[in-house]
Amino acid sequence: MESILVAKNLSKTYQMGEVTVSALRDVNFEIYDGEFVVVLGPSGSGKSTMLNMIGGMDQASEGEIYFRGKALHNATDKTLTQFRRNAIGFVFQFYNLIPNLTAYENVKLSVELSKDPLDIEMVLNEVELLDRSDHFPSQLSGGQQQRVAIARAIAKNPDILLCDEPTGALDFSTGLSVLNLLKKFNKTYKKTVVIITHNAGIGKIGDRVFYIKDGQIEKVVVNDKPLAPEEVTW
Ligand SMILES: Nc1ncnc2c1ncn2[C@@H]1O[C@H](COP(=O)(O)OP(=O)(O)OP(=O)(O)O)[C@@H](O)[C@H]1O
Repeated sequence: MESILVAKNLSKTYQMGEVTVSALRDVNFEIYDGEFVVVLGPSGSGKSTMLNMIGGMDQASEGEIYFRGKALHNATDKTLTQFRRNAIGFVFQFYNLIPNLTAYENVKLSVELSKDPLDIEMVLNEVELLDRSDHFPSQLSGGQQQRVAIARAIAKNPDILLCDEPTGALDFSTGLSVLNLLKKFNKTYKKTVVIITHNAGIGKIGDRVFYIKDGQIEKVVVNDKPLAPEEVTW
């Protein structure tokens, strides 16, 4: 399988006055094109820091990171902006929709600068919200807002969908439908999905699970038979 992202000896430290916090310590990993990766770890283990490095939102203190062979660790701001715009779709725990834009407009705004976006109505239909296109976020349930947020990320037609606790604010069955959508995107478009979570049950749906602890990858587990979201509980 072809690598889409490679990290070598990646470290991230934050200087807080006299104290140095090591959020990531000498981490090595590879993510393959089209796979579904779950990054599992407790609070404070470094998951978000890792996601920020993968998504080009923050730069490492040390080490190297490559997207399709192109270095991100020493890239200019302009290159990183292009990378985020075209290669990455983000899904956050609390949706981050723009409140005074409708569902349709939220998606439209995100694709405006994309190179090769998908049809907005088609994507809203895929997340089963076409009939809610003209509704504002405050008129939608949490699960529906998250589906708009997923539509917004998918419509950019990114290479990698990065999801930070995408089910964290949702009840179980709503969370399930969100995970099903992410799986569908992964399978239908053969796109890479990376989910970070502290929820061990979700690990079972991934092709691989990265267990992260104290800023390091403790182990990587390959699921020979990843489960469907309906088959797991959390
Ligand atoms: N901007 C920052 N400044 C200082 N320390 C930070 C910053 N961001 C993260 N850290 C520290 O880095 C470590 C890893 O944090 P990170 O947010 O990556 O963990 P996490 O696994 O995503 O946690 P959570 O599940 O609670 O979101 C923590 O000790 C955290 O306090």
